[in-house]
Amino acid sequence: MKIKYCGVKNDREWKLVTESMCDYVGFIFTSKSKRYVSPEDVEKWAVSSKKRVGVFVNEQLSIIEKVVKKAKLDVVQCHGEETKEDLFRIKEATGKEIWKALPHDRDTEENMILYSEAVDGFVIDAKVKGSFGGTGTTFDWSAIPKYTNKAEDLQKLCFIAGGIRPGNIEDLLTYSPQAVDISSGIEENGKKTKTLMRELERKMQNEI
Ligand SMILES: O=C(O)c1ccccc1NCC(=O)[C@H](O)[C@H](O)COP(=O)(O)O
Repeated sequence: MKIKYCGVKNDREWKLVTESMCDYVGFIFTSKSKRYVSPEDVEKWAVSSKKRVGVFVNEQLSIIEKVVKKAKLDVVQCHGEETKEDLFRIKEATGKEIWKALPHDRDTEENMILYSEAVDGFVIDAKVKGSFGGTGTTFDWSAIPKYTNKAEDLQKLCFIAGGIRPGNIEDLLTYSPQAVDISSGIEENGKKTKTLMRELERKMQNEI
């Protein structure tokens, strides 16, 4: 199972994730987020074995292009209302892997099909009015198998996101997600902690 830790904001958190079991590290490039980080900071953290994911919300293509280069990103995660055509343009301009975040809703599977030509993966997140992501809210996990099956049919990666934390990871694992994306659940008072990462990883290792 792949792990993404998202919303790294400073040197201390960067060090923690590099010492963790995660495969991907996410950086939030929308200034509306409390987890916003500048591309200049991310550029400083370039050396590691972790894949680097930039999270954008309805961002201009020219800005995405600049940030991808500066922050040395491997993946562009679009977490807003981007269209399939927007994603094609981002792919063509950056040459990077593209992931589309989709809220868990009645039409999520249809949207997976719609976006599938343009993307390499999906992040299925909880739908929270007035927020795009990083809310710490879970959705009805009984829907996970249908998302995983659909992603497998489409030969895409499928991350499950939204409110995953040490207290519920064992329950989540019973739904056999391919990959998990975690932000608030490894934070205490808005700061990533080593204790929560280790607790989560210990529980995941017992199950893997
Ligand atoms: O994390 C944010 O602040 C954020 C803000 C705006 C758009 C996306 C954002 N996060 C994207 C992620 O990939 C999070 O890891 C995902 O939403 C899960 O977050 P959480 O429920 O806090 O674990």
